[in-house]
Amino acid sequence: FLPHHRPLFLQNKLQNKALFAKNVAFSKYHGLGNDFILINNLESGTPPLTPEESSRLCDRNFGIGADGVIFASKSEKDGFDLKMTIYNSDGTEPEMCGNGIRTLAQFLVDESAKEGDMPTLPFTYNIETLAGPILPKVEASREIEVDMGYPIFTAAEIPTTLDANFQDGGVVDQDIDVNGKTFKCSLVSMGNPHCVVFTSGPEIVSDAELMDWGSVLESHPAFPANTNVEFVAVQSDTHVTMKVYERGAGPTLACGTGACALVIAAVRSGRIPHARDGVRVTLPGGDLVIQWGGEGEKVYMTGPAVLSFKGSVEV
Ligand SMILES: N[C@@H](CCC[C@H](N)C(=O)O)C(=O)O
Repeated sequence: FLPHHRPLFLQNKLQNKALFAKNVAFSKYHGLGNDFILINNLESGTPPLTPEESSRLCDRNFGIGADGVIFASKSEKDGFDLKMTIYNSDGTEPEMCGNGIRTLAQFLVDESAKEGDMPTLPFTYNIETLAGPILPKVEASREIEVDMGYPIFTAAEIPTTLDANFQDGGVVDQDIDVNGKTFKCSLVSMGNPHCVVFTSGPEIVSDAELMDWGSVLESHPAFPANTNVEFVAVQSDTHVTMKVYERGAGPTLACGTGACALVIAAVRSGRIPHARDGVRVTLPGGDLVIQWGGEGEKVYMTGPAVLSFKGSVEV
């Protein structure tokens, strides 16, 4: 017998493959092209896939392809509807994901509708995350407004080893030198860390610069937990453009927590007067609106979440 004439179970054994693979149902959603594999795990508090298995599913050549995998899991804590667990495409676990939580909310509405139990819209979920409670509200228009909680500024909590240079212990326009180039970095945590770099004019960085500079800053020693990196050009008092290099995922088409962080950084550094009426953020995949009333206030993010396709996969 040639190997391909052998019974399948023998071939699997010879290739050292598991004979009893897990079959997992999934739905693929995106928020402005920031795409996620969503898995219904509401019966359990523990994700059914390991970070390594999740990372393999995210591979765009050998898997489904995505920027991350999100599990809708059971929360063990009082007051929450559910818990979100997310793995980046490299298998690392971030504290939060803005586009991801919008796709999760839309997924929950769609799963309920499938069971004939569609919630009356607008409907708000109270979701446990590693960044605390996050509340996405699905509107009848299908836009989703998310209460993203309070931004964090203190250097120790970002976390960063850069010296604080702002009155509240934060870091605003602080220099980081990389290969002879100086970046002025403003740091904001939305539960996950963001390093915001403003360009001097309305032009945004090229894709090659995003790759070169983003990857170096992401894992710069100033950031012990690594960081997401946003390059931002201010267009007007109410409109900014950005490109993002995400921690654990590289360049993506959008980043919701990043959009919140950069609007806050733009206000704190005096580049825009305020964001209390909302600021439009143009990301490579489309627009988000970010609203922040100023120090001591919560941040709100509004944008879409769209189903791409559904299926099941053997892991
Ligand atoms: N794309 C996300 C952020 C996902 C997590 C991030 N890569 C991290 O490691 O912090 C968003 O929309 O916020």
